[in-house]
Amino acid sequence: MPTHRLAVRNFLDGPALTPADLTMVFLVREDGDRPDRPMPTIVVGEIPKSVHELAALGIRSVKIFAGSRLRDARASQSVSSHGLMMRAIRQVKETEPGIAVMTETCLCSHTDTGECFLTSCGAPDIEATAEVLGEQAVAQADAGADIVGPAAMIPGTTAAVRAALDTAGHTDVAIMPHLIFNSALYEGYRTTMGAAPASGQRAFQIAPGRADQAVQTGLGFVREGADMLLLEPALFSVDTLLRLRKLCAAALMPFSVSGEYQRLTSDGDVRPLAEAFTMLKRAGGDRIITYGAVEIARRL
Ligand SMILES: NCc1[nH]cc(CCC(=O)O)c1CC(=O)O
Ligand SMILES: [Zn+2]
Repeated sequence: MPTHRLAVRNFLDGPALTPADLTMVFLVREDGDRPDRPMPTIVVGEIPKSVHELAALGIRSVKIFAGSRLRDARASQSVSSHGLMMRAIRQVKETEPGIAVMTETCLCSHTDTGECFLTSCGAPDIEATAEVLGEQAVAQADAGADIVGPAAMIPGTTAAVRAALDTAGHTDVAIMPHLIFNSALYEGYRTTMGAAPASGQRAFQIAPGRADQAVQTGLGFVREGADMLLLEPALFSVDTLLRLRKLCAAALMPFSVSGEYQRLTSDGDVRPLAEAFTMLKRAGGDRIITYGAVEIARRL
């Protein structure tokens, strides 16, 4: 069948990437904190302008990461209604209530260790961690979050977050846990957010060679009550995406992480990133979460 004529190629091309496929990432920093970091950051006061722009471009969601200046062993700031995350959520929602606000629900930007969990006697305290994550999710939902994102990779934490949200009356807030492979691509993020683990590793993340464990962990999150799954790094988890697509009905959201953004845009050209996301859409990714959402949407 001759399909190389330009009109036929254009006719058959697609489905193309659209701004609605993309979720913009905000790494929020406090006013007065230094802006010179590996990854772009934003202060709360800049959120309205940015949200107006992305909404005008057709982007319909943002994923927010925000830490605390004050770090302690209890991650106490992570549950404060005055915390940076809560202020950022409220600012997005006040600007554009129709934008879906996703959060990261984790402790690594709030603990003095940079670990995603609380520690007791030198070991992860799973029970205490699950409780704080539940409280954090409720605080985020109280501030207006639509989709919370448990990211510690600890079994049971998605169920704990669901239970805490329901008890607080937030039965309509969705949960999108992070399904995370161990990766060297998180350095830019960790340096930017001050969230490098003191232990030097994230023991609950999946080793890259463990294909079945990745799929089973994702299915376990769904059984715990996940409505959607975030997969990271996006380009290094496509096999897992394809397998989960056949095994569960949850929406699957590749997260293109800091190292992917840095490397694929190092020459200032966002087209390679857009190509990668076209592939992720082709592969069945429901939406794509990316630091490049606004830059790509401007070009589409
Ligand atoms: N707390 C988990 C988490 N939340 C965001 C990232 C990385 C995101 C990125 O690199 O853009 C990670 C991974 C990690 O720190 O191990
Ligand atoms: Zn974490």
